Amino acid sequence: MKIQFYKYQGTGNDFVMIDNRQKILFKKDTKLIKRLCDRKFGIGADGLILLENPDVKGDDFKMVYFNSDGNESSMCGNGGRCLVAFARFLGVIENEAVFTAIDGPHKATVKDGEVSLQMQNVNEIRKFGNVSFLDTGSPHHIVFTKNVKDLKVKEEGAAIRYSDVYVTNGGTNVNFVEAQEKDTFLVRTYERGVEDETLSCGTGVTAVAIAANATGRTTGSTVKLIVSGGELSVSFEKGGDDNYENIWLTGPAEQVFKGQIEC
Ligand SMILES: N[C@@H](CCC[C@H](N)C(=O)O)C(=O)O
Repeated sequence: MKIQFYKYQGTGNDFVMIDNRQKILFKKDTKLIKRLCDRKFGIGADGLILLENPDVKGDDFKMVYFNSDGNESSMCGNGGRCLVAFARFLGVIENEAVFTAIDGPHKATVKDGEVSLQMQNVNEIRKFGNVSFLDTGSPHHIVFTKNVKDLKVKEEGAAIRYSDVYVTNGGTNVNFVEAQEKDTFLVRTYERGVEDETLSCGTGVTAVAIAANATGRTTGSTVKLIVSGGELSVSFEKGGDDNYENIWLTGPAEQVFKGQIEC
């Protein structure tokens, strides 16, 4: 059987997209999804996303996300932004979307090639000196440090992700962060489920922006994040202590190619 696929990228975080409204792909086929994401034996991507018919009345579509290891995982911010661009390409939406992902409902808007995605509210941030931990739809361990450009992110990220604190708790993504000019941070991320550094992570930079604000490293409510694959911005409203709402992740999302693959 041949499957029609589309390849998208958002600041270098890349995804295979499949229009699964006709249920052409069986969700639990971990081996197949892993092969489709393989950069040598398949299409190559950090993850695979299915656009499905909505379960929720009023939604435009449903998002189902898998990491490149073939397993369904928690929310993917860049993937969500790319899926909105894909939904627009398919004619499912125009410039606004409402959809549900594993972490709940999301709104999104498209303007001038940029997709803005509303993320879930954050109500808890754990802070320990230069380290923070929070969940923005996916779990993120954040280390504020220096010389981020020279770090061995794969090795250092894996050491934290597989440490006793996380290994029995489902793991975590790990972000290494360095303050730049005002309200701007350089971020490199090790992603769980890819088990490597990716060029960008949307839930990761969202977590970084909020942690930077919550720990007094920025006072801005719009934060610029420089990642290896480009730039993203995160805006939010601060409620009470460690409560952040109306969180929006914004950046580019584009289709890079399409094709058919034998499955
Ligand atoms: N690249 C993503 C994060 C995807 C999920 C992550 N790998 C996990 O399993 O927690 C993003 O843009 O948010």
